[in-house]
Amino acid sequence: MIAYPDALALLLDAIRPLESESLPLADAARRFLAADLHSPMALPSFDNAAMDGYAVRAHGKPLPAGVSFAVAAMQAAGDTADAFPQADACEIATGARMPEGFDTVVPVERSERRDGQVRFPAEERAGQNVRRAGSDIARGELALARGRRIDTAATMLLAALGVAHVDVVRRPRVAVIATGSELNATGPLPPGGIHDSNGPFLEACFAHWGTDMLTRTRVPDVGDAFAHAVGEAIAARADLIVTTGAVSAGRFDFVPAALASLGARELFHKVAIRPGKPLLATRFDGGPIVLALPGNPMAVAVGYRFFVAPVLRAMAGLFPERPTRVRMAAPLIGRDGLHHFALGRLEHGADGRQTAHAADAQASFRILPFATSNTWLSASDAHAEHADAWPLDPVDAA
Ligand SMILES: Nc1nc2c(c(=O)[nH]1)N[C@H]1C(S)=C(S)[C@@H](COP(=O)(O)OP(=O)(O)OC[C@H]3O[C@@H](n4cnc5c(N)ncnc54)[C@H](O)[C@@H]3O)O[C@H]1N2
Ligand code: MOO
Repeated sequence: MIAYPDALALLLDAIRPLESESLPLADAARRFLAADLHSPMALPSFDNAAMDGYAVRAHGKPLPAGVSFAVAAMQAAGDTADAFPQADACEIATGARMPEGFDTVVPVERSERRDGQVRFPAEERAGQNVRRAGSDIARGELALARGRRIDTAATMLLAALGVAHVDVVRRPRVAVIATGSELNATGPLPPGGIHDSNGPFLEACFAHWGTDMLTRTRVPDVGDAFAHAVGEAIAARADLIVTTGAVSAGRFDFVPAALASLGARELFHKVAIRPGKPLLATRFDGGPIVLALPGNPMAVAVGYRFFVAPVLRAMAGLFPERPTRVRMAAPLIGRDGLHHFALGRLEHGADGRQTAHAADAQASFRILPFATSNTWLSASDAHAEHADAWPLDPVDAA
């Protein structure tokens, strides 16, 4: 049986970053930048006032308390005048361009205005309250690095830089196929039936990550519905097909044989992990990667978090995720030779250090511990005093 790091390496070796496309900024939200973006302009692009008040020429020397000036000009935000050679003081608004030669702004609250004169009762520092051109970002400076998600902060920066279109990685095309004759949608269940939770879970995961969801289908364990669904996904040029169930050792576990008969080449089947051991990874030449996850809900959760998410990262051109090393409140118990994944909570101990508590009574069919945890934990040691912690959702990973 293949070890988890080796399985992951084989899988990632089969992935290339997806092509890029140029999108209007608003449509690029939540996408990944395809290339480093260097600033096309300086921000601010001109020296401007940081306060409403009076611009004066201090020439590098403090303004003594009690000094007064004639106010001979007014500069509002958006005004275009760049020099008032006759004026010693200029009324100025926040964001307004500093007229040439003016180097200091005294806020209106620290001034006394009488007719055409302004007086500053206290001493004022030379050069204060001026926002220099390029002091946020210089022209040509790296603004956002390749692989950066266009989050709201990135959108603010790009908008300020006047970037209209961005080169982003196209979204992966994904299909989900849940197998199982026992599966039903919401509503009353027939005897022996269960609600399909893996399909909606994966659909939500892919929506949250940001994929182009081609189809989500539910197929019984008999007949050719599975082969048909795989064929449709290939025809729709899926990059990734994720299936759940029918991948272990039972009579109805038809997925490995069905994929092989469709021409998929096996990368690995069965990984030394728990839960999720029967996982199968295959690929179609010139076509999609198929990750066939075992049907138990926590095998699907682990399969998404530790196999699918690394694939999504690689497709986006991101580096592999790095977990945080944490101390366990009590040793995480696993089985020798298996890499184990567990749910838990990260809490700050009395000493201020972060400590992980594994959730009670975890089992691969139990969903409640997933819904009450705030972290994934992993360890390859059967009696782990320390573990790797991973954000519950890969979207939250650095
Ligand atoms: N003799 C063996 N039996 C089992 C083995 C084994 O190695 N030898 N492995 C166990 C492990 S570990 C897992 S995990 C499961 C995986 O089995 P399959 O991938 O074949 O999955 P199914 O049998 O189809 O389903 C397992 C379980 O999950 C429920 N399920 C399936 N799909 C969904 C869905 N969409 N939503 C909610 N729940 C689902 C299904 O009803 C079963 O209870 O096999 C063990 N057995
Ligand atoms: O994937 Mo199975 O637990 O290991 O349920």
